[in-house]
Amino acid sequence: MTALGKEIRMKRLLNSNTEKLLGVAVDQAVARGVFDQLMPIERKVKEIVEGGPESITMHKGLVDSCFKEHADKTSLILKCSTFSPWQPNFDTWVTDADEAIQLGADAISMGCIVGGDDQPEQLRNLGLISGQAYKYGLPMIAHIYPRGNQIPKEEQDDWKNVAYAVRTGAELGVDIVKTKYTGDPESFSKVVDSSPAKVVVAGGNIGDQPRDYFQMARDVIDAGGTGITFGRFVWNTDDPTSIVKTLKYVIHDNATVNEADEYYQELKNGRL
Ligand SMILES: O=C(CO)COP(=O)(O)O
Repeated sequence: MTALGKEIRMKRLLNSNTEKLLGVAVDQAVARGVFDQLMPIERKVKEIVEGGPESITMHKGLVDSCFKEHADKTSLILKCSTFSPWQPNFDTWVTDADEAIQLGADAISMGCIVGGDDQPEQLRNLGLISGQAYKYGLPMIAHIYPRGNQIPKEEQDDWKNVAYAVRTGAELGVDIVKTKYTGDPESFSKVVDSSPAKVVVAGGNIGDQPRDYFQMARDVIDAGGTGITFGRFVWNTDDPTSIVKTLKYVIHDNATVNEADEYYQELKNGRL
């Protein structure tokens, strides 16, 4: 029956028409520090939800104050691990699937950095929690990146390293693997092809031009990816509602980057 539970929750997670995912993550204060734009977090989450994402990823302590009132509008991915500003390449457990079930989560996620000295421990954690997810019928998501200390910085974007990360997640029981974009749809389609799991991308920090992120979302869909789970690009702006609506237009309505740009300007200027 756990396969049935997972199937049902997966339907809540993905857009029912396109089966794509537009997720937003607000789990980063613990990992990266307290950005001005993450305060007050209740208001920020409300603005994000108004845009209509399929899911929102957060830590357990925010569920009561930030997710509960939106539970009928979007789905909850409970983040079960975190890195920190002082140890950016090691994700440690902070909760598990039991608590996710208690909190009404639709899915769980765990971070995992491959290519470093502590890869064995992080893979062990991912394998263990994906087993818990399977037991409870929870979709399992991994935020998995090839940025361990054994991989030179200039090789961390290589599609083969990204594909290694994604494939590793899939082989350890992850349903949706979130990783970094490789910079062009050709190489990213090889990443997608390397994994039996669904592949989505994080936004990262590629600048402050919305168009670049609309392009990334467009490319990921064109390359066969399942969508995005963006963090900073969405919440680190004054108007996350318009950003989310525009990303929806790209991911679910197949808008081109030019169409998305125009739509975003119209939304921001209050003309839509
Ligand atoms: O999922 C994410 C963080 O958990 C994505 O974050 P960024 O888009 O800021 O890279």
